[in-house]
Amino acid sequence: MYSLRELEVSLGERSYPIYIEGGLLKSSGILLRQVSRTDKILLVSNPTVFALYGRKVQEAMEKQGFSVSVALMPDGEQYKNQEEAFKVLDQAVEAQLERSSLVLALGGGVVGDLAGLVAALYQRGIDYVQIPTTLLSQVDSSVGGKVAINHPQGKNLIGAFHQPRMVIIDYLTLATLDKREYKSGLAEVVKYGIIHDINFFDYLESHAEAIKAQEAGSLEKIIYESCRIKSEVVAKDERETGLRAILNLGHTFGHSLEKLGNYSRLRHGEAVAMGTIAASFLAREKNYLTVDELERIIKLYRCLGIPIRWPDFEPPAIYEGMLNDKKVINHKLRLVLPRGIGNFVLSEDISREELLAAIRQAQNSL
Ligand SMILES: NC(=O)c1ccc[n+]([C@@H]2O[C@H](COP(=O)([O-])OP(=O)(O)OC[C@H]3O[C@@H](n4cnc5c(N)ncnc54)[C@H](O)[C@@H]3O)[C@@H](O)[C@H]2O)c1
Ligand SMILES: O=C(O)C(=O)C[C@@H](O)[C@H](O)[C@H](O)COP(=O)(O)O
Ligand SMILES: [Zn+2]
Repeated sequence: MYSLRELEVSLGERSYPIYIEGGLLKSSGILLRQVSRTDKILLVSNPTVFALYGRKVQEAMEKQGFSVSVALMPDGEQYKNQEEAFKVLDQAVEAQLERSSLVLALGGGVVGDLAGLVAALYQRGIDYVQIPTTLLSQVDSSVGGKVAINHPQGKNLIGAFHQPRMVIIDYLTLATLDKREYKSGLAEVVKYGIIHDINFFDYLESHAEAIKAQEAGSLEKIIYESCRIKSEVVAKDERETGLRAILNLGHTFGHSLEKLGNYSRLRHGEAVAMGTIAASFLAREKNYLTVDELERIIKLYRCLGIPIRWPDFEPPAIYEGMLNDKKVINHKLRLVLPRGIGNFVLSEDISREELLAAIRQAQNSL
């Protein structure tokens, strides 16, 4: 009934496939056999996801002769931290993982980011495979090899670039996902349209109802196109020396909002959507966007039901948080802004006053 779609992240000897298909979990053991050098796997997940899909994945692995140990981290962004990462590392030691063993991340972006970092650290780096189960992780976090944990001072401050060996996407898992989480994932989907692909933006506008209803055809389309765009960008600039910064649209504001909300008030995608609104106001101020384009962007978030109303955190506190951004050079912020729809500009000349004004505009005008 569903057909298998395949993409490649082309990075020379570190290239890897992305497989997308409804119902793919049951074939995950067979797929993993393509990349595994030994039989030992550490499956990292959380209790919520493991209760839903853990047994199915474990059985698929064991059928192929893998021996599976399980490490569960608590559910929530606030646990993407040093303490939990080291607990999982302890479990890797206890399971006597070898250099040739494999970490399997089953869950959303929180599990994927932390498990990927564990794989990057254990014995100086072992292989891992991503099985993302949220929309956000299927369209973004499972691809590209950014792995990290948060620090009390800022998002993803402790991390590495460590590419997975394979990404296995079964979008039927989204049937059990909370609507709020689904919409959070849509925010990263909209990002690709704004910064890179006007045709994709048009598609999102004209299929908003089908997307909101999670119709299989539109799910497959938005996941495939998002992974395609992200793969192309990562293949050109793996370590974010230039182009890859476009994937950070809205994140400089968004990460600060997530931190001020103690990593629990806002979902990542919600913060990114709010950040993109501020970036769009700024782009309008600088004449990179017309009024019509700005309105189209705001309307698309609304049509998809993505919340964009900002929390009333103090603008100076938001600004302070933005200074932890990884794009900062010599204490100066650099920001990705939309340039029309489907294009971008990396702006280096934005003053503190301009940023505070954009934050106030986003807080007061929606
Ligand atoms: N590495 C990257 O390139 C990258 C890109 C984007 C985001 N991220 C990171 O990803 C994280 C956000 O990921 P997320 O939005 O997936 O959040 P998440 O991992 O917290 O998952 C959201 C919630 O959904 C639950 N869940 C997961 N799959 C489910 C399913 N199929 N059915 C029911 N419930 C399910 C989880 O247990 C959790 O409660 C953030 O930490 C963000 O920084 C990383
Ligand atoms: O893959 C990337 O590059 C991204 O920036 C994707 C973002 O959606 C993601 O949230 C990423 O984790 C942010 O990275 P950071 O370097 O700003 O921590
Ligand atoms: Zn993001």
